[in-house]
This record gives sequence, structure tokens and C-alpha cells, in this order.
Amino acid sequence: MGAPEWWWSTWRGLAVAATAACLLLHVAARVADALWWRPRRLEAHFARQGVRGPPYRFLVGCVREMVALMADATAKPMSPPTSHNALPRVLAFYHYWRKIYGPTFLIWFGPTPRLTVADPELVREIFLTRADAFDRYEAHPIVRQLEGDGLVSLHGDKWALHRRVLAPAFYPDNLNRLVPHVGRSVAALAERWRAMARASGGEVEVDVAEWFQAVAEEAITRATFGRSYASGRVVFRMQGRLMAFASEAFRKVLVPGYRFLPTKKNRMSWALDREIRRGLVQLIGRRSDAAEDHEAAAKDKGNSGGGFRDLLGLMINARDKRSQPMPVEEMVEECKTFFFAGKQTTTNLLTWATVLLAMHPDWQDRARQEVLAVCGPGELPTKEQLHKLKTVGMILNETLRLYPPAVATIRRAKVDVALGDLAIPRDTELLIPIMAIHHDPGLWGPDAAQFNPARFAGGAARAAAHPLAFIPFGLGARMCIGQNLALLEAKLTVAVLLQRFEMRPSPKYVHAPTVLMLLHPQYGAPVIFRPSPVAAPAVRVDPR
Ligand code: HEM
Repeated sequence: MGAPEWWWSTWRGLAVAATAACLLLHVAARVADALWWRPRRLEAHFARQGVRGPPYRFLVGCVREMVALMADATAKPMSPPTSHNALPRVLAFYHYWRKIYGPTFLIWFGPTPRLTVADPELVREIFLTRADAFDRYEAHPIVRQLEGDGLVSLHGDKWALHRRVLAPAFYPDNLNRLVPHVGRSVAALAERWRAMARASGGEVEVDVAEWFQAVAEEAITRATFGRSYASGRVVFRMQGRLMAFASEAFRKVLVPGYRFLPTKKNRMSWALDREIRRGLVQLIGRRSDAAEDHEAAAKDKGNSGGGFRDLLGLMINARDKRSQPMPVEEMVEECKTFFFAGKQTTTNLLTWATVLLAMHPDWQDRARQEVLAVCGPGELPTKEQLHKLKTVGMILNETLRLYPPAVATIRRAKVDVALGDLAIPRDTELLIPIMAIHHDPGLWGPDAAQFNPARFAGGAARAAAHPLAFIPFGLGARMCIGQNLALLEAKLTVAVLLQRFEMRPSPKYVHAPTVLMLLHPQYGAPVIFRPSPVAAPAVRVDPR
């Protein structure tokens, strides 16, 4: 090798090494900035504005303290056992840090800053007046896999198109057509409980958190598939099993990569997911066949569900601005989303409403008197009668206030934005603790932790010191699309049960509200049902 060649190759080697070192340094600097300097800068930025919080710890933020606070709170049941002061148990970290840092404070999910905001005026800005500056937050991949890539997680034009297409299914006149179907499924449940009570000497104990799932599943299956109910039910049964697996996996999210491990449960989930997808694609294919749709529609005319606009039909007939139909894959994801968003939320509302009625016999009696006066003792309530059940409506609102199924929601600042007096940097997450707003004595008065449905006598907007203090279904453009369906189901179910039973908590019931995605009773909700002396005439049970 000649001298210049030798020099050249040495120089090239040095240049490569120097570039690699620079690159490494650059990456290391970026990582150090993301995991250390940026959080410290943000901490200082918020401290200058008077916002403080638990200190940021390298990589983990304050997740360790949060997990410890939550584990500690859920280790013991509510005390006293009849108390509704559930916030310290359910959102233990919020309750603890709020006492130290005030209502607006900063916490860290790993290196991601999350500002908690519980002032209804700021909530108004986030959801209404400055909504353009905030986006919905991306859920954990396990939750996303479960909830589907539908309305809940869509953004921008695609979200707007889907929301516009799907909204008509939830108009009250459309939902009213579901009343006989949902009523029959609740009556069938009541018949089974009545038979079980007869067989066991006069009363029966059931875990309502388990049993109400069938009612909620029936309603969401009807709303999604309408006339294709029978095939849709098969698919949604599988989806129910998938949800059970995934909620187990969700408990293990702290094990990195757990969801990719080929464990027996994971393999079963993957197989179920493929099966659900296949079932939905086949169902959509059949419904898209205009001839069959036409024929089914004609058949449906003589049915009590006649004219119901179901979610699947709305999607099949939808066209975008360029007259393009909705891709099958998007319809599949929406079906999964509706099952996820609609089933457990409503089950939880029904569960807490029944537990509260059992715990408060005075309100149970008042509500029963109203139901008997409006609907009579045994016939299924009609849509017109449901609208007249004011006390039942107040009880449901008070249930949603004290035990909101969705205890919090999260937004992300898309740009640097002003919120009240605060300057919020882009990518800051905002945690809106719905349950904390619902329990705030500053908004609800000194009896904020008491069950007092009478506070809703003048309507939800006037129940508290601020009209936005009650937001169980969220607020603004992304407010819950299924609100009317959930309330209709709940009113109907409560009315049918009050017609037919007296209820009280089982001695086995341990009052322990807790949150795993949604607010649920940690040890189930066993309630004792005693059939009312006025026997309800048997209602024909839908054989399907
Ligand atoms: C008691 C029952 C329910 C409660 C408490 C509830 C609560 C909520 C809340 C708080 C949000 C807003 C989340 C946010 O802004 O981040 C939401 C959104 C949503 N809910 Fe519900 N929900 C219930 C029932 C239902 C039902 C029955 C369905 C479907 C049939 C449904 C479908 C949805 C969907 C699709 C969204 C996303 C809407 C969008 O982003 O445009 N929910 N729900």
C-alpha cells in the first residue's frame, strides 16, 4: 500500500468513527433531553406560573407513587361501609396530591407531563371554547386493540364523517323503536330472578354486575346490527370473551411486551380477534347485498323493530365527499368500538343505580310509587311512560354524579395554548378528573358525598353551583354519542325491576368502588331481590 492510500483509509476510518460518535452523542443528548432536561424545564415553566406537583423522577415520573397510593387505597373497603365519599379510594393519587398542591397540579406519566384540571371554567375552555387546540389522547395499545379504531380514537375529517354518519342511530325517535326489545330482555331477566326466588324460598341473591351485562349486550347488539341481530349476536359474544381476556392482560401492562408473548391466553385472544373480524366481514358482505337488504327491510316492516336505523346499515349506505363508500375495515373497527364503548359503561351505570336503590330504601319506595303510578304494576313501560319518570331520572343522574363509569378523561395540547391564565406547552396532557368535579363540595355543597337525587329536581344544569359541574358523558363535540341509549336502557331497566321487586344489599356486599378502565365494584355487587306482592303478569320472552 502506497503512502497516500494508507493516509486515505486511515482518514476514512477516523471520519466514520467520528460520525458514529457524533450520532451517538446526538442520540444520547436527545434521550437525555427527553428523559431529564425537558421534564425539568417544564417543571420550572409550570412552577413559575404557580403550578406545582410531585417531583419528576428519571424515566418513571411519579408512576411509582401513584401505583402505591392506589394500591393502598384499594386494600381496604369504604369506611363507613355506607359512605359515598368514594373519591379518596377511586382516585387516591388525585385526592392526596390535590390536598398538597391545590386543584390544578402537575403529575408525570413517565416523562410525559399531565396537568390535572378540575375547575369547570377551565374544563369549558378545553372542551368548548378552545377545543381546536386539544386532541383526544391515544389510549394504551391493549385498550386500543379492544376499543377498535372507531369513533373513540379517530381524529380530523375521518372522525367528523363517522360521527355524522352514525349520529342518526342515536336520535331519540330512532332509539324509541328499541324500547320493546330492551324491555323484553329486562323482563326475561326479571322472570328468571323470580323463578330463582320461588325455588329458594321467596328471595334471590344475584350479582347484578354480572347479570346486567346481558341487558347491555342485548341493547348494543340491537343498536349495531338491527335486523341482522342474530348473526351480530354471535360475533359480539366472541367480542365479550375477548374483552374478558384483554382486561386480564390490562392488569399486566407494566410487564413490557406482555401482549406480544405467545401465552395460552394471548394466543386465544389473537384467534378470537381473527374470528370476530371474519364474522363481521361476512355479515357486512351479506348486508351490502342490496337484494337481501331490500328483502329484509320488507320483512322487517311487520316487525316491532321496523324502521330502526342501525349502525351497520348507516355505515353501509354512507358516502364521503367524493361519493366513496366506507371501507369494510372501518366498519369492522366501528362495530368493535361500539361494543366496547357501549357495553361495560352501561352495565356499570345499571349496577351502581341498583346498588344505590338497595342502599336507600326511602328513594327506592319513592321511585317505585312513581313507576307504579305511571306504568302500572306489570306491563312493559312504553316510550311515552319512560319520559314521565322524573324521580327515576333524578336517581340516575345522582348515580352518574357519585359513581361516573368514566372517572376521568384526557386531552393533549396540539399546540402551545393559553388555558385561563396558564401557558400550556404543546404535547402537555390534561387530565380532567370527572369524578373529582362531581364530588367537589365547592360546587355541590356540604352534602356533596351524600346520595341526594333531589338536587337534580330543577335539571342537571342547575344542580350545582356551575352548569358544567356534571359531565358524566363528557362535553363538546366529542361528547358521548351513546348517552341517549344508555339513559333509555337504564330508565327501562330500573322501572321494570321496581315494578317487580323490592331490593336490598346482600350481607355479602362489600362497598368498594374501584377503577380498572371504568368504575366498578371491586368485589362484585350482590343484591337481594324479593318479588313484589303485586305479581307482574308474565311477559312474552323473546325466544331468540
Ligand atoms: C353510562 C353509560 C356511558 C357513559 C358514562 C359514557 C361516557 C362517555 C364519555 C365520558 C365520553 C367522552 C370521552 C372523552 O371526551 O374523552 C364518551 C364517548 C363515547 N361514547 Fe360513551 N358512555 C356511555 C355509554 C355509551 C354507549 C351506550 C355507547 C354506544 C352505544 C357509547 C359510545 C361512545 C363513543 C363512540 C364515544 C366517542 C365519541 C366521539 O369521540 O365522537 N357510550 N362516553
